Amino acid sequence: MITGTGVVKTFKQRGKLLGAREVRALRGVDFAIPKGGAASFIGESGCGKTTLGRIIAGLESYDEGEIAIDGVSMSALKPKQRQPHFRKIQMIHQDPYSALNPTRTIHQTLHAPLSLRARQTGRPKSWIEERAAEVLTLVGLDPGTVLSRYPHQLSGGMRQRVVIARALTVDPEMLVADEAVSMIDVSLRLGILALLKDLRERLGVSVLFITHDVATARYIGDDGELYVIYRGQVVERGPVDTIIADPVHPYTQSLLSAIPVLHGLELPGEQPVVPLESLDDSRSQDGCLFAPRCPFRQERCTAERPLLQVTEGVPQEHACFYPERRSVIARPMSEV
Ligand SMILES: Nc1ncnc2c1ncn2[C@@H]1O[C@H](COP(=O)(O)OP(=O)(O)OP(=O)(O)O)[C@@H](O)[C@H]1O
Repeated sequence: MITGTGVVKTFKQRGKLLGAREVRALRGVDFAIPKGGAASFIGESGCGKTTLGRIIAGLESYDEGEIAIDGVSMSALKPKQRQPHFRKIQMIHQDPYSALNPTRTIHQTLHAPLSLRARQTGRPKSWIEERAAEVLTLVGLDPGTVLSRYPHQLSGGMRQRVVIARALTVDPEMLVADEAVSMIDVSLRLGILALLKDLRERLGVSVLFITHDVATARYIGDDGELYVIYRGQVVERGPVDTIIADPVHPYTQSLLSAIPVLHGLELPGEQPVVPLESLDDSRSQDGCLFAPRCPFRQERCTAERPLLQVTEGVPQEHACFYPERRSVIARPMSEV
């Protein structure tokens, strides 16, 4: 189980025109991803999804809050002591082209982490070859064909499978798939998603999807949890199918209205929606972060920040003072 409590991350950015400024990438995020479970972080570009994924995988530091892996608090450990814990979480990046060393064969790529593991666990050299063939088979590749090849001799989909095979060499507990299919040919995407789903079922590895596409989030299965992130804050959280069928937060509603199966879902507000680019995240803002773009905003929304909460009659957690507004666009699941 991987949990996060009140995770805060601020980046200092330096621009030629604007000088130094702070970007609040995460503003106190809580999450819990159970062993063998599935979760998706969804939100538009710049909302903080990748930063959160990198923090979970131990690739980025955080300023405040707590990350715990199987009940062990990471803040209490020195960086070197954290390594074996974070090794349980492997990240699959969106670009399988740059993730693999072009001068190494697939055999060499898999050999390095496997020989380290063999040394750590006192396994014989023969185990390295056996395990290399095993992880390739697990990801649907034929070891006899692939081991001697270089990355450029493989398709994008095959390269991503090799990246996943390399992640499996350390027997991870969780795979963090950051837009893992966005740079792959459309015809091969479903195969990679099916593979991640299959690994979850067969190996019990949990999968965290980072995506801006709710259809991808839904693919992980109806037991998956969806985290809708807006400007560094989780604004809605709950079972993926519940949220898709009945989104509460106006931001989730606008995100879902962009997916093809939900087209025609107009937000019935009268107030103009401000584009995200015009909002300045370096300045503090009172009230709901979505208020400047929200067609339903009321006076209270600009004065007070709603936190993630459960209210009567609403099955998912939401950070909106007026969840009843959702009834305007709620749809039965059969229509989704
Ligand atoms: N290393 C960094 N240095 C400075 N700012 C950063 C850094 N990494 C991320 N940011 C900023 O933090 C914010 C969140 O970025 P992040 O990449 O986590 O968003 P995202 O939702 O994953 O976006 P995308 O879908 O485009 O990858 C953005 O404003 C981004 O510019």
